[in-house]
Amino acid sequence: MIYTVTLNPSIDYVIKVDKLTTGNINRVNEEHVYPGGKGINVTRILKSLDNDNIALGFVSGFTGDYIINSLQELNLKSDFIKVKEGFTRINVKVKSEEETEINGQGPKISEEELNQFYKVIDKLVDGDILILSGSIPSCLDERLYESIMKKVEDRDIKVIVDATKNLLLNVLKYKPFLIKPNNHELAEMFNVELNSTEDVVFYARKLKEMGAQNVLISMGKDGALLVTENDEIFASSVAKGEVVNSVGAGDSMVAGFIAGYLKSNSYEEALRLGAASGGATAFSSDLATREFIDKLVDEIKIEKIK
Ligand SMILES: Nc1ncnc2c1ncn2[C@@H]1O[C@H](COP(=O)(O)OP(=O)(O)OP(=O)(O)O)[C@@H](O)[C@H]1O
Ligand SMILES: O=P(O)(O)OC[C@@]1(O)O[C@H](CO)[C@@H](O)[C@@H]1O
Repeated sequence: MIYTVTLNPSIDYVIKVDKLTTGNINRVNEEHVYPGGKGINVTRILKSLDNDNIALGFVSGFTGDYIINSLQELNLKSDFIKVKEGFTRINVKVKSEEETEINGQGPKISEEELNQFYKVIDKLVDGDILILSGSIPSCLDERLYESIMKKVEDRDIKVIVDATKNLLLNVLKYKPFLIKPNNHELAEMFNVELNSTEDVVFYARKLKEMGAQNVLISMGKDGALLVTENDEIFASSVAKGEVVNSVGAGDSMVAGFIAGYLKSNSYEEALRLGAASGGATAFSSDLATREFIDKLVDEIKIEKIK
């Protein structure tokens, strides 16, 4: 079974404002509400691509109820721990001349609730896939993903991590199957500027040396680069289209990559489906549909650099 983990889900409130200004009332001319959080987005795209999976994590309060109900309505399987204190965050995504995001902190998680979550992780078995995505509530320790990986290290479980900074760096010693920072996150982790493909490859390889098996660097409209466990390097082109809402493009890429890999056992095909899924989401108001992803797949060119 595939499990996605969203320790800090969100309601994504996506609004369109002609011109965003601070210190004023801004009137919205379009608004949407979606169940969000990186792992939940991965769950939704995996399901669209026919990959059965279960979404895990924490929810709380009336916003948490919205998440659970939305997943049920979408026929998605989930096993969230309901926590007592605080509420599942509401993340505001403003589409104006630029995209501006305001992401909340998330609820308080008690020791007991964390242990309840670990009990769910204890049930995973050999052959399962575990996808750890996004930030964690601010009350939790940034070694949390590391602790989860340590828990499953004796089982034959492929772990994918889509996180940033220490949350990601701390897990590398447990050799995650795949990590997917974007180019900005990669630059931030090494405190460098990335000025060329060579720079991106150099630092992606560093993450591999530090333990990741495969490193996928997404670069928005500039495509993606994959350094594989065999040290092959693939560059992906992007599909053409008009960006509507790029929130979740990276999560769609992770889901497409895993679905493509499971289907073909080929990194090239995984990257192709990942890029098509990311693009299809960027060109949609909500996450991509299966039909749209299928339409874009043939547009994606994969070049082997090494
Ligand atoms: N404007 C675009 N045009 C075509 N493809 C795109 C575009 N934006 C994103 N994609 C595709 O989706 C992939 C992931 O996008 P991106 O790098 O923006 O992820 P991200 O920064 O993790 O996004 P998010 O955090 O919003 O989920 C890209 O590598 C690319 O293949
Ligand atoms: O604050 P985090 O956990 O890093 O990111 C959360 C988030 O921005 O990521 C998703 C898009 O990737 C959104 O659905 C959600 O609001």
